[in-house]
This record gives sequence, structure tokens and C-alpha cells, in this order.
Amino acid sequence: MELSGSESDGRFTVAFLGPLGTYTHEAAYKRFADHAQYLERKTIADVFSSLSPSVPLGVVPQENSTFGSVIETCNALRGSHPGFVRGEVLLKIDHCLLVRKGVKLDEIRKVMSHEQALGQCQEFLATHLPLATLEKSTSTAAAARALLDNPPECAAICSQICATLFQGLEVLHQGIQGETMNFTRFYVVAHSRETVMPFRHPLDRKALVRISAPKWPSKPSSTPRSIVQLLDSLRLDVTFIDRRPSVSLKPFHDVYFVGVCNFVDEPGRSSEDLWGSWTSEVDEAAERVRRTGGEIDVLGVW
Ligand SMILES: O=C(O)C(=O)Cc1ccccc1
Repeated sequence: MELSGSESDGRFTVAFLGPLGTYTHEAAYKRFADHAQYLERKTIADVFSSLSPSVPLGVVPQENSTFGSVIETCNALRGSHPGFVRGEVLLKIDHCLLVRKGVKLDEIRKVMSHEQALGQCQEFLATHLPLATLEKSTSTAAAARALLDNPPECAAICSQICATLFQGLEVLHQGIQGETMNFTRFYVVAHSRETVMPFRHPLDRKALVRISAPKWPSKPSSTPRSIVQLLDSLRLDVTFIDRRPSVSLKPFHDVYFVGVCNFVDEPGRSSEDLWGSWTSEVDEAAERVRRTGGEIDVLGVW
């Protein structure tokens, strides 16, 4: 499916966790620059649910190097219509503490931000604001914007750019994350597997699969397979494994998100050729897992 822009200038639409000024916005712009028009959504779930032929792409945070997986994204990927991951963007994250102009550190009673940012800055908060109430917001920029409607003794953790986007705010502290090397990986999700991906990196040969190991054998005669056996039958290089409870009727029936890759360099082959062979390799690996007795869905190839 070709990307169709709803704008007269032909730019395609990319939904992102908004408002303007979030890290997700920065990641989306890093990937698509002025080739896209951007559609802000209030939550990560809204980004997934807005994907359609007229909103063919979305960008969501997936994992942070300090605080781990983004739960809302995992939850969306557990569902029955998770879109199809077609790329990733890596961003270094430097958090700031923002306040209304003139507010001092010892006046702050409440700190608002996305739970990822609150988690990445927990040492700073415990040391400098141990008595402040921590309030989760839908995004870092939503927290910055909320400063304007809250009493002055509030702060937000967000990107420095929010101090210029929202008038009347200033940066009180910079670089407040616990780890200097603080990175977040974002996924580019497409409406469907057929969506054409603009500017695909020719060397990306990654995929995301969702595996569940049935607790009970599908046939009375067969033996239940462990996740280790299922991973073994994939026969691909595994880059990460993330476990979440599934939302099936069976309690404690887990799903595993498995990142796989193939970094083999094959000079001389066109990127279309490499792409075709990589997608078939992933589909064949998925078929092997099914034959071994596992349930598997290919959630993305890029
Ligand atoms: O809230 C944001 O700005 C996001 O994009 C989510 C997030 C929060 C903290 C670090 C990376 C991404």
C-alpha cells in the first residue's frame, strides 16, 4: 500500500505521542523531518488506534536504557490490532526540571511527568525533592503544559525545548536523569504490513515477534513446549526478550516479545532483494515455532 498524504502537498501523516515538545515528537521528526505532517495524540494507545489508511504511520516510545520497557507500548502490542513495526529511532534523552518563571526548588510541592521520566530521574527526585508528590502525566510535554494551569509550586520533567514552546516557563535544572547515557528507542508503527516505508535504512534487518507458549498441549498426545524450546526453534539471533502477562482468558499465560536480527552483510545485493529475503526468513522462522507447538505473531519487520 503506497503512502497517501491527506495534505494537498502529498506529505504522509505520522501520529505521535503529543503534544508538541515530547521526545516522541523529536524522534518522529528525526526520522521523517519535513516529509511528513504530524498528528499529535494524547496517549500511546491513541497513536495505535489512530493508524488507518489516512494515518499510515505512528511513532511510540518502546524502551529506555535506564528505566526499561514502556508498559503502554507493550500493552498495545499485546492487543489484537497492534499495527506493524516498520522501523526504530534511537534518541539520547536529557531531562530538565521546568517550573513557572521565578519558582525556586524549595517551593516545589509536586512534580509531574510521564512515568518513564519520573523513573529515569528518581535519584534526583529522592535527593533534591524528597517530599514532593509525584504525579504521572500522559507525556512530558503534557506535564510542562499543565504547569500553566496548576499552582506555581509545581514542576515538570521534560525536554528543554518545552521551555521555549510554552511561554512563562523556565529551566531550573538540566541533565537530571540518573544515567548520563540515557537513550530511548522508539518504534515506527505502520497501519498494516503492506504500508510502504519511506526512507528505510538498507542495513536494518530486524524483526519483532510475539510468542506465547501454551500452558497446555493443543492435542492431548503432544507435549507442551517451553519458551526456551520455542526460542530455539526460531533459529534467529535474539536481541531482547520482554515478558508480559497476556490478556487471554487463561491467568498467568505469558506473552514474550522477542527482538530478532540478522546483521549478515551481503554486498552486491540490492536493498529490495535483501528486504525480501529477510521478511521470508522471519516468516519461515515463525512457521517453525508454530510447528513446534507455539503461538507466534510477527509484529514487525524492518
Ligand atoms: O513523554 C514523552 O515525552 C515521551 O515521548 C515518552 C518518553 C518519556 C521519557 C523518555 C522518553 C520518552
